[in-house]
Amino acid sequence: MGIWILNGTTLDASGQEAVKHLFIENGKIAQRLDGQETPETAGHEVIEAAGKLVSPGFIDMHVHLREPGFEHKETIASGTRSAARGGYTTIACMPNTKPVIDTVDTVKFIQGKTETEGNGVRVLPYGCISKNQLGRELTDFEGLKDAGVVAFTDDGVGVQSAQMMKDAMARAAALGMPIVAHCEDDTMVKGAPVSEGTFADKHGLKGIPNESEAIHVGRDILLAEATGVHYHVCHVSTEQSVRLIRLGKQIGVKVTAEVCPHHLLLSEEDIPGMDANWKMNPPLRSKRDVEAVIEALEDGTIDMIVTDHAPHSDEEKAKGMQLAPFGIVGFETAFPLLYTKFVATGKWSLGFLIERMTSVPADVFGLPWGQLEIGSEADLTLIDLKKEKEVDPAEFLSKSRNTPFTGWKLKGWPVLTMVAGSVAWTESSE
Ligand SMILES: NC(=O)N[C@@H](CC(=O)O)C(=O)O
Ligand SMILES: [Zn+2]
Ligand SMILES: [Zn+2]
Repeated sequence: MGIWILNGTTLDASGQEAVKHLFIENGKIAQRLDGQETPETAGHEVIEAAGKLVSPGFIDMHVHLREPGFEHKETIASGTRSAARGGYTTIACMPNTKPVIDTVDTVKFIQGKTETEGNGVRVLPYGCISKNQLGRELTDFEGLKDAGVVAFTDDGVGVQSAQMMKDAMARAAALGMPIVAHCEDDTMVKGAPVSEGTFADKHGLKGIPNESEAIHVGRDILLAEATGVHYHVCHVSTEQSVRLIRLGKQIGVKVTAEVCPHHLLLSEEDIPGMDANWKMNPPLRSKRDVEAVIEALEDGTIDMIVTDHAPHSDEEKAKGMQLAPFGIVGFETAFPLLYTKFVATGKWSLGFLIERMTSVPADVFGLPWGQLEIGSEADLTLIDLKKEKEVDPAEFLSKSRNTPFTGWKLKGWPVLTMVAGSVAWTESSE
């Protein structure tokens, strides 16, 4: 038995919308018929998708699932459910767990849990660059690669030593693996909870300067040039980083980059008060930085959109702006936020947004997903672009509710998520 998805709206390579019927067999897209044709559905399951967008499943290359070690914030089970509800079919999980993902055994643990509790969502573990993420000694890159990590990163902290980063890049380049970098110079941050700027000034807080990020970006582009590695910059938030990445691309360095919805939508001036749901790393920056990252995404300097889904418990966030941990959840609001604020307003085409959440991350990391061609894995998301709803953290499937977007009225909510032809989540099953 196969599955027919009938009358859904799909986008072609040039972003044109067309009504199609998709037939899924053995987990793959087996046929695509034009909307005028009448498929033979007898004996098959039918999903009616009239009025819905059928998008390739979203791919999120930057997420925190918190297991092992921080199961009160999130688990592989809750995180993948939350991801599926957001329309994500493939997610790459960061290694800042407890223990960190710096051994083959921990990689195997993530893979095993995903198999049994991952709700069908594809979870790609990252391996650490340094043992325990301490920046002192490199991990076993060969072993971690063989175990199946997607790339190397110490996300959560910056690699402070330039020489260690260069050594890491040389090893990764030899293995054909990317280095993915959280860019932050610790000597410039010193306990500041928010960006330098009007909010920090008003509340008498220390500010995180833009250069603390951009100095690593610049350093690492030079090191990537020297080593030939594929260097990917995490959560770009500043105008200065954008300028350096643009230059890196111009001179032929293999540098790619990601941006998060919150850095595209919010500036430090929007922070309403001492509410730690507005505290994340990198912090919300100035309006000028927001404009720069938007422009960089539009001109291709920044390649893709990721959530940096970073769940923390209510208790942890209640510690206040200075003491609460950095991070906000992202899966369940990413697409409606971006669709409502950039596509429904006419600034971006729908195809532009979808590509940055599907085919672009797949191309950049050499993954076989992110499109709906005949023969591709049936990883897809049905989205009701007209459905309007307020963001209500109480209904998140994530274990955590730390979002600054509470109460935002948004359009474009996923209604069904399928991975390899199996339904991972549907609105109707909630
Ligand atoms: N982004 C965040 O604010 N927090 C992340 C760490 C990280 O992505 O650097 C976390 O693990 O909580
Ligand atoms: Zn980070
Ligand atoms: Zn992160």
